[in-house]
Amino acid sequence: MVKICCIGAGYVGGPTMAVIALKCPAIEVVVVDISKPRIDAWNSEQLPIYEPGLDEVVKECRGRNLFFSTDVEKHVAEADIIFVSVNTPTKTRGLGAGKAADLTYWESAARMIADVSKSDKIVVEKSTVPVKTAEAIEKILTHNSKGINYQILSNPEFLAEGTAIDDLFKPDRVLIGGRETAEGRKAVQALKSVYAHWVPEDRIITTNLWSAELSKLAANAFLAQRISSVNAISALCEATGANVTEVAYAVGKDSRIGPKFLNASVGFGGSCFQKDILNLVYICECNGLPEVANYWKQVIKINDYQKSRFVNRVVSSMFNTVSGKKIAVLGFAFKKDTGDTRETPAIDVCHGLLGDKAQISIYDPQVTEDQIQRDLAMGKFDWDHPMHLQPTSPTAFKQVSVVWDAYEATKNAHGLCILTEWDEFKTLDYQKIYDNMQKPAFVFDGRNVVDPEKLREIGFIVYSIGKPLDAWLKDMPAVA
Ligand SMILES: NC(=O)c1ccc[n+]([C@@H]2O[C@H](COP(=O)([O-])OP(=O)(O)OC[C@H]3O[C@@H](n4cnc5c(N)ncnc54)[C@H](O)[C@@H]3O)[C@@H](O)[C@H]2O)c1
Ligand SMILES: O=c1ccn([C@@H]2O[C@H](COP(=O)(O)OP(=O)(O)O[C@H]3O[C@H](CO)[C@@H](O)[C@H](O)[C@H]3O)[C@@H](O)[C@H]2O)c(=O)[nH]1
Repeated sequence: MVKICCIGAGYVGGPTMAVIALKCPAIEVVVVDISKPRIDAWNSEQLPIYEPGLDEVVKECRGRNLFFSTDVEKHVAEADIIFVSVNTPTKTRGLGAGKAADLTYWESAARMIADVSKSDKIVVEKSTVPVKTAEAIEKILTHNSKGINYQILSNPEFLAEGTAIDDLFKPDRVLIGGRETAEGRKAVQALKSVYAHWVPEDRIITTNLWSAELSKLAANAFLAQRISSVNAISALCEATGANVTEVAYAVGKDSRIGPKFLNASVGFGGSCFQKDILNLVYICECNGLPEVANYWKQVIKINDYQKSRFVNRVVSSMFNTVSGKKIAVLGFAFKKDTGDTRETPAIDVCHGLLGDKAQISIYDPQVTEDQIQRDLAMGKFDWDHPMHLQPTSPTAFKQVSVVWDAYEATKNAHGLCILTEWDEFKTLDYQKIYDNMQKPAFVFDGRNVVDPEKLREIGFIVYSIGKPLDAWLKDMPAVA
């Protein structure tokens, strides 16, 4: 029986391995992690991450051919194929701080593999890593290889949170990069045969190692660039009376452009886009390509601009101050159908409002109060370290309350910000919300979830990203 071990039981390692176990009953899959609470949660009824469809997959295979364990060394030693899916945060100190990937966790995993292995291994990069990481990993593994043969493969993951299970069941492509040697090709075939259990052959792409590593960074940069492009246009729509939804639809109808990923928003979030673009920028700079680096940097600059533009809209519309005013925030996760808050634009928006001394009441169907308080207190990039290594949060923000109901959050509020596109926000009773808010009552829709005309009929003053402005907002400066 082929044995797979995955180091890192996170958003990628957990769902990816669960699907491999489901689709390949003859393979034993063990997911290991240094975090005991995380492994305990994977072994419980309350999985550590919320992902539609995940519970069913785990329930079917856990205890059959899917196992979760903290006994990292034992399972690494026994495995034929080792996936490494650990954190690759942005460096906060030293050379490349604020841009380069911090490979501490990857390096310690590689050293441990080298220490405990007694048989040949295929080591698969599942984490997103800088180009040429495989070369460094190879050096660590082969430095004291005791005659063991290691083949390194790059197999970046393209799943998106909230749709992870669907993405894994029907991937647009699976990408496998390997060495162009006989052993390298054999290893690529071995991994290909795992995916071939359910992925059509023409969707499994094989390349050299560096193409696979770079394709992952490039794909995320292209995706994020589309959002920054439509968000840049949203600012121009507001200035001219055009409607960004109409513009995006018309633009996306061109089959060369396509309709997906053109939703204007308060900004993109999530653990990947910013981190991976910063990483790409750093690699360009290190390779003497400052013009290319600056091109991609602009994607992040527009994203930051979009978030601060939103905060400025809120403050300037509400008579240039939100001091002491109650602002309801609906949605804190970085997108719908996940409880993940890493790099969520809600953090920046809340910081902006707190900077103007607002009282904030937050409701998100999947994010706990503890998580929100930790996020607001955390330093930049600290979120991307294993939970038990993150700094413990100091005192909670007293101006922030977290409630479990949208109506409670909006009661007596002066303004309401929609920051995540949860479906339930589309069908709230906005008349009831209006009746219970202070007047004039403001809605700032950062996700284009509500129908602005219907809300205006109720009496709200409405700002929706990239939509024609309410008469009230027309004379206000876009960026105060
Ligand atoms: N989240 C996504 O949607 C996504 C998608 C594609 C790729 N990625 C990439 O995948 C990688 C993992 O991302 P994630 O979101 O799953 O992160 P995560 O923080 O959810 O999970 C990483 C896990 O690795 C564990 N870990 C760290 N060092 C370890 C070690 N030495 N031994 C054992 N366990 C260790 C941590 O405790 C943590 O549970 C990152 O490189 C990320 O960029 C993420
Ligand atoms: O038209 C759009 C699409 C997305 N977003 C925002 O962009 C962010 C990222 O969304 P999405 O890409 O759907 O989720 P992620 O889970 O971050 O997935 C991205 O990052 C992963 C990690 O690398 C990759 O594997 C995926 O392919 C890539 O889509 C979220 O804040 C979304 O709200 C928009 O604002 N407008």
